[in-house]
Amino acid sequence: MGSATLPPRPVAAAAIAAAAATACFAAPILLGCGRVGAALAAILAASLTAVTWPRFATDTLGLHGTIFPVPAGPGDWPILGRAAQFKSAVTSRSLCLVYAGWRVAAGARNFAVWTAGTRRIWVTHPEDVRYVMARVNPPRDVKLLAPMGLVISPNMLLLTAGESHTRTRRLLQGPLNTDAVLAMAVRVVLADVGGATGRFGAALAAAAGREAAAADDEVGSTDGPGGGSPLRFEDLCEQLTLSVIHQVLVSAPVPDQVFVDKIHSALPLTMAAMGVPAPKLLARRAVARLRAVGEYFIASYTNHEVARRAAYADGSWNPNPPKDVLDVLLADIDEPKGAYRGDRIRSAADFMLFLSAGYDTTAHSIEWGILTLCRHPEAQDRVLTEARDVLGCPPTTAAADLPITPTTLARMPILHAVWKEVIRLYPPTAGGPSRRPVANLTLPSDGSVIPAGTAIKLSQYVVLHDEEAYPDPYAFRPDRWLPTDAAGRAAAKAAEVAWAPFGTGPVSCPGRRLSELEWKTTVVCTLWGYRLGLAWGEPVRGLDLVTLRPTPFGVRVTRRSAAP
Ligand code: HEM
Repeated sequence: MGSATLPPRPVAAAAIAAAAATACFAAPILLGCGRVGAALAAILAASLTAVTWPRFATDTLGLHGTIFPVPAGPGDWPILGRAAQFKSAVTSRSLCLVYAGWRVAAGARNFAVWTAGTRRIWVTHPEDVRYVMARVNPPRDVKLLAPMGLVISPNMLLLTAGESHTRTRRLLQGPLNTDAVLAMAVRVVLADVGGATGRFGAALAAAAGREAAAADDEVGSTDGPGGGSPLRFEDLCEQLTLSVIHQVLVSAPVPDQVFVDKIHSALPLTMAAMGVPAPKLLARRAVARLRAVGEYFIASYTNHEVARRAAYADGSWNPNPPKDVLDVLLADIDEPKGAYRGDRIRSAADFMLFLSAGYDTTAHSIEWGILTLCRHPEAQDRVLTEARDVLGCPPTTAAADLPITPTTLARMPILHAVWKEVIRLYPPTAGGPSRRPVANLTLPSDGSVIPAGTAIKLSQYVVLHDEEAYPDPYAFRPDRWLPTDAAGRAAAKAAEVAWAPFGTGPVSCPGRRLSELEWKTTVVCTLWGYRLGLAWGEPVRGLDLVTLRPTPFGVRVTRRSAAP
């Protein structure tokens, strides 16, 4: 995509359209009023309209859903076809697939799309995506992200640009990634998934019990073709990841169901407040409800702060070294020259941001992992064999007692390859980060220029299915990450360059390690005791709104025999 291929500015489009309109009316006069003249005039008008109308409609009238270059779509109408395409993508919640289709139709790796009156450049060339993400500027697209801040403060530090972001990032990235915090996160998952008393572990055991009972029962169960009563993972995964991030933040379990419900409501409300596709009128109500959620979280944060300070005072808690993110925030608030400069509202805002960014994405990545393993029993066997080798425990060991730590997990390359491949196939932030350059931006792949101020989308989904970087891109092939020869190593290198589902550079995801460890611990603990299989068959589709999640699926859970 060169700068010359971008749609013209509105003034130019209006001029073209005006010229086209004049030509349409003038042609019959110039060509005479005979039948041949009329036919020629019609052809001229039609071709001019075909050329100019899509640009005029989008640039000047701001009609939505027309994209340039115009790909084939349902219906040949330049506007209605695109609008229909966009509407069906929104209602089927599969926007990422449509963007992938548009990319193919556009015949370019980078292309422009008009949505909701905004021209957005979709950058999906792996080299360009990495280049844009790695720069301090362009900053994030504030217009798109502002509603997130409405929850508590319009100025969530980690979502802003500039010096305040850098300071906050320096402050918070560390505590999220200390050995102590990561080891604690692994222990929380072990207790929940591996332990019989954990919610996740109890659900697995109960589902396996139902499966066994159904197998013994000649009549069998009517709940699913495989018998038993299939297990649904979405709530289990969300509760698990929410409890991990809550522990990491304040060393306490999630207080109650009200808290869980509130956090669940925050993301859909944010979407509604963004006004995509809800009109502004509806968004106002969403904003009010979002603020109410924010007040609830400020109160929750304040309660934790009061309790922690009381624990400091009576000596029951020593903040040195800091044991969670709250310790770091409080130390900073007490230090007049700290990163927050004593602003409690802002620290509550980041508390809320960590909560919302830190559970949903990881929960869906675990769900996609379970689904993929159900589809590929051979991958279950490989992961389990590797885990048994590395952990060196007899198969009779209870999952909760396994010596799973960040160090032992790091010695499992097959598990790592499966994790990477699942995240590649189903990137939780499928739409990808957005940016708005402060100056003209030259893309490295072909030297094309994106003008300052243009909204840019860096589509994770599209780039992670790029055919050049990932041959056979829709297939689950963990071995692409486990090269055995020189050709494989070269391919793995290209795959690695394109793999940035957590972003890269100064605003990349600080929770990547945490999320990876949660995923791996959950998978090893689950496979240690159970075999997994799909109960209701396919298709399971992706739902793409804010995060990419699978449509509901049921899993048959069968207890493994203790024999190796
Ligand atoms: C599979 C799980 C996850 C994925 C795919 C993911 C992905 C991302 C992406 C793509 C970004 C934006 C990067 C950019 O704008 O260039 C981001 C930012 C962020 N993520 Fe994650 N994330 C995940 C889990 C987590 C977890 C567990 C936490 C909490 C500890 C977290 C906290 C954050 C925060 C605070 C930011 C903003 C960073 C900043 O502004 O400097 N994420 N994440």
